[in-house]
Amino acid sequence: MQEEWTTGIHTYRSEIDGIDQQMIDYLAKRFEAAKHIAELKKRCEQPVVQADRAKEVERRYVKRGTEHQLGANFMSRLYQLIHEETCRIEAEIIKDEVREGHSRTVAP
Ligand SMILES: C=C(O[C@@H]1C=C(C(=O)O)C=C[C@H]1O)C(=O)O
Repeated sequence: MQEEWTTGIHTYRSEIDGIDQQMIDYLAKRFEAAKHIAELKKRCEQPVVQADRAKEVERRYVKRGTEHQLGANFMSRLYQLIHEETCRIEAEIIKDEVREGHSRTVAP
């Protein structure tokens, strides 16, 4: 029994660790894409938060989650958390705050 536990837990935890790494890498990629969108919004004077688009993406999260038996409430909250952080990152870029070694160009 002890051997079954040791082998089993190691196998599944390794699987979880690998999946977590991939999720974080993908999340970082998503934020990178949003940074490009922020630059575009800045140049084109568009607002950070685009409610219609956010609603559409949230619906997609819930739909995709449902296909994998994941709770709708969980999927909504997951997207809302990601959306909030995405908007925070975008807002920083649009405000042109200190980033990547560049100093602020607009007085606070
Ligand atoms: C990334 C964007 O900016 C915001 C963030 C979104 C997201 O993280 O899914 C969706 C809409 C916007 O509120 C966008 O406009 O596409």
